[in-house]
Amino acid sequence: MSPLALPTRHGQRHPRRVFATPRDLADALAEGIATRLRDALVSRGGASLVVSGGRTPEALFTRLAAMPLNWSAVTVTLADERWVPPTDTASNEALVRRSLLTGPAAQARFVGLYTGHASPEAGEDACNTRVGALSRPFDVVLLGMGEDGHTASLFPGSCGLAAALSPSPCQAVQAVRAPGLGHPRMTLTLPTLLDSRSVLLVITGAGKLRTLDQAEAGGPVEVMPVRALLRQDRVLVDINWAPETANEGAPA
Ligand SMILES: O=C1O[C@H](COP(=O)(O)O)[C@@H](O)[C@H](O)[C@H]1O
Repeated sequence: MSPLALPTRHGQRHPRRVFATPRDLADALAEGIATRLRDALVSRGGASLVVSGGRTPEALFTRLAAMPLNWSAVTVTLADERWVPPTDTASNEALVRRSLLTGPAAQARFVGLYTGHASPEAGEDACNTRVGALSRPFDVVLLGMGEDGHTASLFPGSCGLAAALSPSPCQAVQAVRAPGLGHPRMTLTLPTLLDSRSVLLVITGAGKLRTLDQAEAGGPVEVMPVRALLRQDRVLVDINWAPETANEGAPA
């Protein structure tokens, strides 16, 4: 693990940790998240965890689910969701129910983003009410990133992106659509994601590392929305990377 760092707009550093394998990353992050949730339970009697979907966090979820803590006082919600019911294999809720909310962790309170309305636009008000009712700041927000520089469902060139990135949105969530995106989405807005005591960005593979380096090097936020996460000064983002295969190695 090597401590590298990225500068934010005001020169703060986002710490970057590099792990030898995805397994090492999953183990360390599960321990780290469990510690943060336990600290919150001791300090405030309850804890909150916002998680992303996609392929990357599944191993981490499985390890986290096995962590001993008072899950019945933990609220879990999603950073984003494809507008499909939880019975659909594309559903982030389905992933979380299958891999995180199992065993002792099944006692956690889960608040999903999918409301059953015909479209995310139609469900936006109900979802806003749901997410707006959650206690904030969150304790942990866990984010992933795509090779196109999206994070949560803040996609390059998407309809709804400007509103979702606005520093003073009136909404906790935003419906999102983009050509070629497949399912329309619901995403927590950037200020909602940043309203957290800790934010973790988890990525694997050489391609995503290149994207992260490109994002950090500068350029428009609309082209790589993850830049908005890296450039803000509200909360440090713990960046965690591991190679996907042994021959990708760690960056020099
Ligand atoms: O579409 C999504 O993509 C990102 C990254 O997913 P991954 O499969 O490349 O790990 C994810 O963080 C987000 O929650 C998801 O909806």
